[in-house]
Amino acid sequence: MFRSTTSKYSSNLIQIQKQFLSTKTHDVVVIGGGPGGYVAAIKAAQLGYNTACVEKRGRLGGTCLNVGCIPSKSLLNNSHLYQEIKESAAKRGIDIKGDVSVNVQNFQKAKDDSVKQLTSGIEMLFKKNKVTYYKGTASFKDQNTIKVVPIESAAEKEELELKTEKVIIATGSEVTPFPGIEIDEERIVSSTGALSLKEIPKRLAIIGGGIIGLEMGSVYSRLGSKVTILEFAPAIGASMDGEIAKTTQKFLKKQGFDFKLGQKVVSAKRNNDVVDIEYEDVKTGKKESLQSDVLLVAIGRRPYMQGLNAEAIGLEVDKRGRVVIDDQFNTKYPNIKCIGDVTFGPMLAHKAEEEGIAAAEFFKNGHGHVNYNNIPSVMYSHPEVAWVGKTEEQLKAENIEYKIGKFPFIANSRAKTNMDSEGFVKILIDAKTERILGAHIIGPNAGEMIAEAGLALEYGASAEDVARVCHAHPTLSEAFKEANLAAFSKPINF
Ligand SMILES: Cc1cc2nc3c(=O)[nH]c(=O)nc-3n(C[C@H](O)[C@H](O)[C@H](O)COP(=O)(O)OP(=O)(O)OC[C@H]3O[C@@H](n4cnc5c(N)ncnc54)[C@H](O)[C@@H]3O)c2cc1C
Ligand SMILES: NC(=O)c1ccc[n+]([C@@H]2O[C@H](COP(=O)([O-])OP(=O)(O)OC[C@H]3O[C@@H](n4cnc5c(N)ncnc54)[C@H](O)[C@@H]3O)[C@@H](O)[C@H]2O)c1
Repeated sequence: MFRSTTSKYSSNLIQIQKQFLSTKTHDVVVIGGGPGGYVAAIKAAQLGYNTACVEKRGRLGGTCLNVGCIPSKSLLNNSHLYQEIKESAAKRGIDIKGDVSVNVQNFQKAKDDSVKQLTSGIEMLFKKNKVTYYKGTASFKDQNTIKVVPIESAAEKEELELKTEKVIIATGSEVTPFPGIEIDEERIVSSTGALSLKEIPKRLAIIGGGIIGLEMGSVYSRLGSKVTILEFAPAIGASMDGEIAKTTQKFLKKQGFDFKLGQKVVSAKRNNDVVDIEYEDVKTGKKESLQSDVLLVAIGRRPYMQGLNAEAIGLEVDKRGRVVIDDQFNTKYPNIKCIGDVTFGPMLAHKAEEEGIAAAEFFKNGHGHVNYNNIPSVMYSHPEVAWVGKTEEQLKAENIEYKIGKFPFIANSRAKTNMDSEGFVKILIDAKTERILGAHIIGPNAGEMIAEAGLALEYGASAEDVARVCHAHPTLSEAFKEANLAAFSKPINF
């Protein structure tokens, strides 16, 4: 009797000890280590919170650093360089002796090296800012308790329980599946598979003429693939200004893209080393088919919450699966905020980052700031496409009277000198106040130049305010100044 009581007692003690050992306490726990989550965690720690971040991928940086922004930009930059060397070296007076060719293995290695450096850089930032990093899958037990199941490479081998005052959910997004089309990441790929193809396909078909379709299409078109875009809508470029989207299409067509717009894909099946695709015209119903060596499915992304056990606390989601939040990122619980791709707004890394900072600041100070009218978009094709603020279509829909200022890069001295002068800057201003409402750039380095438009928009600048700022010569940004000049007066150089 005595013995059995002791053993019951000691086993309870072990249980309690185990429970005690596996429980950690934090002020803030961030779930997800992508651009939203890792930035939120660093900011929360900088604001004095004892902060932890739980990430199940094994590497920090989320979609963006691992299978998104960063690897795609490496492939875009290096494929652009390859094309430049091949096609424009001679006209620049550079003679290449012998063949110029792509070494696919090293091309991929260059991408992997950049990703590795940047993702491990975040681990160092966590150490520097004293953010505790748990490698594992986080799930809700209750409003203040997060269970962490460690992944294989985690330091902790046992399940953990995190007791926390505050939580920031930043679990991101995943590829939207196309019903009936099975992704094998070999012949039928998502963006993730497209980033790691082992050989250059002769033919690459892409469902979706949005940002991923056009960026990945650019990579492989430059490397020699025949790219065909199958797009449901009558135009490409998702949310681009209509005129800019048309110009983008014109430039990409010149680079060899084939566009099949207003087409609905009915089926796609792998047949050994080819993919058979059937599609029909949205208006006429006319059926056609095509064969491709690789098919990329890029019809958007959707919020990701698998394994989070959000049901346990009854988190609300809308019809599109986005976590419902208020204007301070609060879910129905004021101690649980949610940011990034898993909630409302554009699915962009810099939007997630801004929200990460604002969410931490709301917790600490009761205020934070994200201006959703001023989130830039960049498509890293060549020429690049970048925009911020309103499109012409939006201004028309909102009955806002506007004036347009345009300036072509062909009249910009730096673009001419660089032998890279396709495209233009387009500024949209309020017809009466001349305040800048939108900026749309298709041209070299558009993605860098759009930052100036963002600053102008944030501070409520008029076109004249920008035009009166001295811009260095010769720079591409002079085209931005001239477009502003054109919006309220006349340009000088065109
Ligand atoms: C091919 C491609 C190219 C892109 N290029 C750009 C670009 O150039 N510029 C740009 O602004 N945006 C780009 N994006 C979009 C960008 O990647 C996303 O908007 C951004 O990553 C969103 O950040 P996030 O922190 O909300 O989510 P994510 O980056 O998706 O991070 C969420 C993280 O949470 C982790 N997680 C999820 N659930 C759990 C859980 N229960 N426990 C622990 N961890 C969990 C996931 O493993 C993931 O690492 C691109 C996307 C793709 C696919
Ligand atoms: N440079 C960048 O900032 C960058 C780069 C890549 C991805 N992203 C982000 O990742 C997200 C996903 O990108 P994406 O290109 O997959 O989505 P997207 O929303 O940009 O484009 C999807 C395209 O697919 C089309 N489409 C949808 N269903 C279709 C169907 N059944 N058949 C044919 N076409 C169909 C849509 O009309 C749209 O043009 C976007 O939100 C984007 O912002 C950003």
